[in-house]
Order: sequence, then C-alpha cells, then structure tokens
Amino acid sequence: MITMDNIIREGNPTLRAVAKEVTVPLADEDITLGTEMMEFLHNSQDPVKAEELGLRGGVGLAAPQLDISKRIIAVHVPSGDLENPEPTLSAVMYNPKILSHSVQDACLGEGEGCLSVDREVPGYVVRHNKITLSYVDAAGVKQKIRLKNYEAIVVQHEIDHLNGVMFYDHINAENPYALQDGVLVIE
Ligand SMILES: OCN(O)CCCc1ccccc1
Ligand code: NI
Repeated sequence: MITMDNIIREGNPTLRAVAKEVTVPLADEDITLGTEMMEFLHNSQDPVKAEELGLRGGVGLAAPQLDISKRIIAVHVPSGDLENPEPTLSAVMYNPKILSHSVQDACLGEGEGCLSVDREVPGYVVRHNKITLSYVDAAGVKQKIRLKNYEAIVVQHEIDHLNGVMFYDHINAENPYALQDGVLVIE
C-alpha cells in the first residue's frame, strides 16, 4: 500500500526527469501500480484512513512521485456534494497526451499544492481551461476525452509531473498573482 513514505519530495531528480512511456499491452506490474495509485487517492480522501495512515489528501498522483519514471497518472476528483457521491473524474491513465486545448486559460483561485512539495507556494498557476486528452486505460483500451475547469487543471498538474514540471514553475516570480486579461479564475 502506498503511503507518504513512498512519495519523493522536491530535490529528488526524478521529479525533474521526463518519464518514459509504458508498453502496450500493459505489463502486470504497471496495472498493479495503477491500482495502488488509485487506492492511495481513495485512502487520502477518506478521513478515517487518511488520519490512520497519515496521508495528505490528494486528487491526483503521478508515478514519478513514487520515484518511478513512467508515464502513469491516477486522478480521482470527488463530486463534492454528498447527495451525489459519484466522482466527476476517476481514472488511471497510461501514456496520457494532450491532443489539443482551448485558447482560454484558467487557474484555481486558491492556487495549487503538491504532495511532493512540503511548503506553501502562493500564486496563480495558469493552465488551459479545456483539454482534449488521449490515454490508455487500465483495461488497455485507448481513450479520448475532453475535460474542462477543475478536472482539466488536475490532469495538467499530473501530466506536468511526467515532464519534470512542478506547479510553481508556472507562477510569475515578480508577481505571483499577476493575471493576463481573460484568464478564468476557478473558485
Ligand atoms: O501530483 C499530485 N499532487 O501533488 C497532489 C495535488 C494535485 C493537485 C493540486 C492542486 C491542483 C491540481 C492538482
Ligand atoms: Ni503534484
């Protein structure tokens, strides 16, 4: 089971490496890894288990954060309303690739954090508002989906990890809250 002890922190060179594509059909070890990454996200969002296991809550995780330089990410975005517990996005994605994106940019009003960064780094992280994404799913099937707003932000954060990019690389050093005209701020 993955815990915080398995998550490498900034300074580890793996976080700055470009991760390698996984072979398709998927190897058993890659399928198992994806399952464990998703299990971590579920546990991290469960108040009892997160407390028990000392987990920071996360809506996404990338294999390089486990010191495994492979193009595998897991995302699990809860719906947020208890009436409808279905997550808005829940997937393990192998070899995810952004095929196209909106001209419209967006950022989270509260900025971003990262399980591999043990400090607050304030500022807007400007990303694409909408993306068209291809990936291979846990069944080995090629998927093509469109995401927008928060879900698109989360997936871009994870894909950045596959390319050695950290969220704060996007923050304007002179003025962390500088915003170009027209950037959508997602609260
Ligand atoms: O890489 C996953 N991770 O460090 C957990 C936090 C994920 C995340 C946080 C804020 C906005 C987008 C994504
Ligand atoms: Ni991260």
